[in-house]
Amino acid sequence: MKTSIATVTLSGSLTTRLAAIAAAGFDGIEIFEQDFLASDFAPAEVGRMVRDHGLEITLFQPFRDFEGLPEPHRSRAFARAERKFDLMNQLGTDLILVCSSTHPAALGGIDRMAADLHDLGDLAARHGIRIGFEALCWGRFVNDHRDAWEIVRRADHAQVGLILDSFHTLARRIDPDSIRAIPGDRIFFVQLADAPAIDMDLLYWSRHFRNMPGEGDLDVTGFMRAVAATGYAGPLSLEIFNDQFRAGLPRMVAQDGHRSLIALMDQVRRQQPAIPVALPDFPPPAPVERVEFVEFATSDSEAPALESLLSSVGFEPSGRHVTKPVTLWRQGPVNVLVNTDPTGFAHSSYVAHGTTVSEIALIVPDAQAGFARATALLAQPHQQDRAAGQLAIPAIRGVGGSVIRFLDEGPDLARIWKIDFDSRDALPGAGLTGIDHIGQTMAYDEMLSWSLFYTSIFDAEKAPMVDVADPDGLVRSQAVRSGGLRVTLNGAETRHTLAGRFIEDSFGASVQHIAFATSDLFATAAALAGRGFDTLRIGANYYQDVQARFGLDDDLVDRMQAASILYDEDAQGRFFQLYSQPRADGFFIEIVERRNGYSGYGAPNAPFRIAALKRASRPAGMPRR
Ligand SMILES: O=C(O)c1ccc(O)c(O)c1
Ligand SMILES: [Mg+2]
Repeated sequence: MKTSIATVTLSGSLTTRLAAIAAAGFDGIEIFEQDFLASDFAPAEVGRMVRDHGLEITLFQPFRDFEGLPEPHRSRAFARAERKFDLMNQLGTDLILVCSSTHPAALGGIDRMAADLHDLGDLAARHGIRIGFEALCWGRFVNDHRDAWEIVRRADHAQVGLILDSFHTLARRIDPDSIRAIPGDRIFFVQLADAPAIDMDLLYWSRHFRNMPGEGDLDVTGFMRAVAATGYAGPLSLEIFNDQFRAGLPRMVAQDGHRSLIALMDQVRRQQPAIPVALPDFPPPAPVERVEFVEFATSDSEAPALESLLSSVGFEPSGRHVTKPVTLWRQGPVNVLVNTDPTGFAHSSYVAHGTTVSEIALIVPDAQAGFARATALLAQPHQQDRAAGQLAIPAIRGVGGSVIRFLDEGPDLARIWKIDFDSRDALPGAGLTGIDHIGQTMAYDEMLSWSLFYTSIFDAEKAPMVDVADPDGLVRSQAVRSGGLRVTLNGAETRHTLAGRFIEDSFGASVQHIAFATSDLFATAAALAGRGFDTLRIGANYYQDVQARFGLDDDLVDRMQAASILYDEDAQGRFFQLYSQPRADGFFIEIVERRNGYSGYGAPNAPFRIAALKRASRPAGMPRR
């Protein structure tokens, strides 16, 4: 698989972009003409810089408003093209993208346009250049790849071929299977982009909202299945116009891009095994079975506050790590580790973030396979020193530098609690039955990246993104679920929101809340009351509204209000949730009960819950300690 990315996708100087693209593992770049014009390098120098990075220039683009013009515009367009062919010779690239015309003087006419491309092919041949014709979905007369292909076919010139761009095809809801009728050797180049499903002007949507395959809602996989079926074997190139990426960290955006292409082509080969895909073999995505433990990194001085929170939720100290200062807290099947090691990874997490969730351990069907897939998808492996006889648990780095461990029910890894820990069986505590979801708070700019991380590594689905109103700004929330793992990614755009303040206080993205599951929240709430659990109080206004909205009976509403339990329902079932007061650093605990397959996260309650959390937390501007 030959991969490429357009310079427009990234931010920074040309040199910065090239370094980021090379570091991410791409084979080539599309040079967007504006990016070249804005640089101070001579064309030959740019060509040399690209090749010095081990890259090639796969495409020069765009050449606009060419086909179907009357004179004198037509001659001007040919003269302009010849100047660009000279430039391309100096850059060292032989393919130019001609995008369909939006020129006000353009006449259209399929044979006129085909004849223009044929003549351009003659001119290009003299310069050793090939022409690729692309239908912009807002083109005046050509806005559909099927029409662009018909023009290329009629141009009937060896130097003239078709360029496909998934955005233009999918944005117009053109059936991608129509690509299967095009000969693969007549497709000169393929550009890929996804986009969120938003109903808006096509040009504006394309220029600002494209994102990496898998990050949006378009069927880029269906598009690529069709392209692969034609036998096309040229570059797969990301052409992503996105305001966030253009202001983002080029290395991170480039790495996400490469990850998205690997994930995309892996999906294509699994869905269409008869058609070969040039990608090294690695294991298929698997669903997570459950979260086996979460580990907090803290210090001797901060551990007591954390442990009293755990104890108030029903956990009991149930064992110790055999060599490290790590305490195991248990209740029912739920395990939480508290690590006060003054050295090593946990300590660096603590130093970086304060008391924080430093590790999440997942049970997957096959830990080694999960790890192999994650690293094939460019996850960073995490290695740690361990004493002789202790288990080597494969691990990768996740959100905010935290660690995700892969465990399975195999003979070795299942014995973690016997070999690495001196542990006792759990007591029932307050009746918690598992970890329902983990809320990770991050800057809004990081959300697409981490949702791609989870959805590409695991067999996972994302829910539609929801906007949550914080009293001081907007927070977006994206839930991702893989089997028994649910994470909610909360992205803050301003530092005034509860999420934004948490990012500031914890120095970057990390877990802001853990939601435990119970099968009877009312019984759990009663058990917690006896343990000094500091419930987040919800006001009477909320209960009047919830009763009116759902027509709940008085007794249920009274019991909910007495325990500060929030309520939601969907087409399947009912949902009850309860929150703790926030810690000084903004971390909090949630406990939920899902009845009959309710699948959401109580999003309609989020504004009230956030307002209550904010009232309960320190005023803005006050120091943390
Ligand atoms: O937004 C544009 O004008 C534009 C230009 C070139 C492309 O390849 C494209 O897909 C869009
Ligand atoms: Mg394009």
